[in-house]
Amino acid sequence: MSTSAPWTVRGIDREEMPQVAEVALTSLLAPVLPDEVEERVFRFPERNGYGRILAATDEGGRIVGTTRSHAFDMALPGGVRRVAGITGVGVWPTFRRRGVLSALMRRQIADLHEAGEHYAALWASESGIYGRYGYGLAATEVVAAIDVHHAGLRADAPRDPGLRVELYRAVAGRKEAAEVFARVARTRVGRFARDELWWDIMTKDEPAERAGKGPLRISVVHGSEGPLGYALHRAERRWDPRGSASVLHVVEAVAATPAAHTALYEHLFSFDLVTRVEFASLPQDDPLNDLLANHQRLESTMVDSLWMRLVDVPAALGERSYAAPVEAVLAVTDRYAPWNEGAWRVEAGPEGARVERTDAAPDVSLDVSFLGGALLGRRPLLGPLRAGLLTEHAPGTVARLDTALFRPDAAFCGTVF
Ligand SMILES: CC(=O)SCCNC(=O)CCNC(=O)[C@H](O)C(C)(C)COP(=O)(O)OP(=O)(O)OC[C@H]1O[C@@H](n2cnc3c(N)ncnc32)[C@H](O)[C@@H]1OP(=O)(O)O
Repeated sequence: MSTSAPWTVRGIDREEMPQVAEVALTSLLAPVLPDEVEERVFRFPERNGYGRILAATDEGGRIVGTTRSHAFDMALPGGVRRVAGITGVGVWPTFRRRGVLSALMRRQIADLHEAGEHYAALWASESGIYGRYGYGLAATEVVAAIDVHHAGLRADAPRDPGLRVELYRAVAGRKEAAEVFARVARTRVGRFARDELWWDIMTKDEPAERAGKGPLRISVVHGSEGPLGYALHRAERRWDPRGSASVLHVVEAVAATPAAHTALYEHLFSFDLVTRVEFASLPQDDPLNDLLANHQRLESTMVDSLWMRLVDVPAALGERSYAAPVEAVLAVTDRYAPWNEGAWRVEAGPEGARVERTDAAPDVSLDVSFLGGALLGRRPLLGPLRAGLLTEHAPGTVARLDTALFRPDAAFCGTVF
């Protein structure tokens, strides 16, 4: 049984950062020591300040657990919003399962609420951890691979002879990539805006990071008025007795127009000596699914991506967009954020939403984590309803909520943070 009693959770200062990093990197089984990657340890706090980092200490003052958060501008249904990107969660291995994480999570959510934040998001290392803290799995994305001999695109794929693809070292194509990304990220729910520091991380290419693969390159699709697409990739040279069996590893492929998608994919499938192309992450509804002549050949594995948490239920539901009108009273339980608990009347539709406290009888009773899961519009409440995890008092309410919350485009983050 876990208890938060013996732990103090507090902010840190700069001098403590190496200890905090020691806990985070050790618990996450990082292949490095903090002093070997000093620049990496300090890069975010030096920019953001130390205020978004928390440490849990034992009675003797030793740091035994930690977490921190980014301040992202993330596309959500309804527009780009400030979202706390929770990361660096770790508990020293000899202190696990004694309530350290629970103490950290309780303090972190209270801090975020006090700071006026409405949402938190994270990538979970294991799916059994964060539901109890009010997070719900809100998005899945796809890890994919294809044998290039089966990677031909449809004859009627949109092809624009005015587009040109150029291949650069990662540093050289970075500006063009950032330009395309900024255009696309604003409207793809789940994407967060990248500043220069994020582009440093995305384009970092030290030999130690290559893990047997080649240097990082960027292919850019140029249109007459500027870049329209790019892919970040590394080649892995392999030979077998019958010849080359090299693999192109695509870190990300982003395009702003249909013809740019075609140009980008045909380019990625055209490298001599490459027999297989692997994509680290694609949106569930990536155009590649429709562009491939033989799409069954795409080997796809669905993986969990963003877990979302409503820090402030009325504010988050009130500023969301809705696809259809809905009225419902939701009785929310929230063990870690008591200000969210109770009954909320939601009156929402394409024109806007109003969310108010009410004494009315609830139509649906549910844990706040299910609202987090439903937030991005692709994980219907019907799932937990059928599983018996939430209660529908007024039949049909969950179906109406799901219709109103639905987003036709799949949420996609694509960047593990
Ligand atoms: C956003 C990110 O940064 S994801 C990275 C998360 N970090 C890691 O995976 C690193 C390795 N693991 C760890 O450091 C720790 O084991 C943590 C952070 C996952 C958990 O920390 P702990 O201090 O052991 O958790 P704590 O004791 O507070 O557990 C609280 C509850 O969560 C449960 N729990 C903790 N870890 C897990 C897990 N990995 N899987 C399932 N349940 C878990 C506990 O059983 C407990 O359940 P209860 O409330 O029903 O009693």
